[in-house]
Amino acid sequence: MDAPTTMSADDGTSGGGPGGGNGWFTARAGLPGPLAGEAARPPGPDVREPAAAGGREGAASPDARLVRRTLDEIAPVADKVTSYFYALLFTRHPELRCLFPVAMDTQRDRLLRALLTAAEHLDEPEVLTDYLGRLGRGHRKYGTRAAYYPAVGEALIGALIRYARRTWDDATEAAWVRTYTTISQIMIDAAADDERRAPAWWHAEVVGHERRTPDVAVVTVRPDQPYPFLAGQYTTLETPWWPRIWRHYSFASAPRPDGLLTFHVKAVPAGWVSNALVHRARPGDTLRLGPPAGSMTVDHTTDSGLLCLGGGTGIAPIKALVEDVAEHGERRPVEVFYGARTDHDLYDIDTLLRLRRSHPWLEVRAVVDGRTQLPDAVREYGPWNEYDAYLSGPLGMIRSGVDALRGVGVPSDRIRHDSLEELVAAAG
Ligand SMILES: NC(=O)C1=CN([C@@H]2O[C@H](COP(=O)(O)OP(=O)(O)OC[C@H]3O[C@@H](n4cnc5c(N)ncnc54)[C@H](O)[C@@H]3O)[C@@H](O)[C@H]2O)C=CC1
Repeated sequence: MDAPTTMSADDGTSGGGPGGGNGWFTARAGLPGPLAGEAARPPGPDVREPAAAGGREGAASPDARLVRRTLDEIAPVADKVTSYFYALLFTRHPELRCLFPVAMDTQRDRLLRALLTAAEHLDEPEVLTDYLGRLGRGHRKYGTRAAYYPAVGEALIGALIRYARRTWDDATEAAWVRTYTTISQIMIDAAADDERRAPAWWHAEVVGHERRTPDVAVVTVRPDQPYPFLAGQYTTLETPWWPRIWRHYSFASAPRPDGLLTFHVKAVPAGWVSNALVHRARPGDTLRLGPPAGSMTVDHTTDSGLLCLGGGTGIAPIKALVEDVAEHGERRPVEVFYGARTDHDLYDIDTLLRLRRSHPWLEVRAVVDGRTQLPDAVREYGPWNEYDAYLSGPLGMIRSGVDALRGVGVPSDRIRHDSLEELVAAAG
């Protein structure tokens, strides 16, 4: 849903379905219900920026138009639709309640976002398959089963019928049934396929916990079985203290021979998981990890330079990318801009400077908030037209960073970052 930039969207959402209790989806349907408390951050499927609204509507299929009409009607009451959807789901199927976190706060808007995603891409099978496939695989860790999808679909349709009264008719209902059936089947198939290859989750023991600032910890874990991933990706993580609440964290290192994984965690106000990881987790504790996701990875088929902007703990995947380039023995230029609010917040600068000493192709520049902010700094250097750009950090930094990069001539298809949608929900 966002630009041609790279995004991920493993959000556990989904939306969808028809329902109505007519047995439509009995065979397959089901929007994946956001069966879990995952705050989004980084990203899942690479979602592309939607085309301009006018153009999209013009070329839309009849189903896509009907689905979009419903979405437009419910948009102003999204909160009510979401509440009603869960009320229906849990009333009719109390056995599904245990799949969700006790507190549903972070879960609440995920369904609507998934609906929008599905609607936006209904006519783009490739994007839809990629996005929903990722959702389907990502839902395995919640204990989602194919048999749950009809219940989710029925609740969804029930909620739509109630809140899209003005535009709801037989044709609309039929369009939603088809849409939901498609969506759920893609997710079910992707999950079944993934089951043959990978566990639904990994247990991981904390083996290192280092406080770098009062709020930031570097946490190292040992998964109970091999955990394949690529530098630049992220995972979801659940602590024993907040069951079924999952948060996204990027891998802070490229894959290591000893199989250990490292994360940079900043405790944010009211962030249950982040506070537990920074202030409570100790070596010996066991966490759970979901599958790796995200496509902010290095293309090793080219020798373009890498322009990397890392803000705060967003430096974690940037460091992994630098290690990845180093391990591939490439001598392509890598320019890292590391932004922080104060000198003290540059908690990983020593590591980056150490890497710079070993690798002549690497340049590292610290940008502490003051006269300029991180995105402005790239304008003072360059030219960047031969570089692939990678951004990681707070949402505002990504947004202004993308603007700054486009402004200095970096094409959109060479700018990569995790999904903005996920970043919005990342905290916690
Ligand atoms: N821990 C991880 O693995 C990862 C974390 N992230 C995200 O990175 C963020 C890190 O948060 P903090 O460390 O608190 O960062 P922060 O809020 O201290 O910001 C870091 C730097 O980013 C720049 N920045 C911030 N807001 C900006 C804006 N509106 N416009 C331009 N520049 C801006 C500034 O230079 C600032 O000093 C979180 O949102 C987190 O979700 C992203 C990827 C990986």
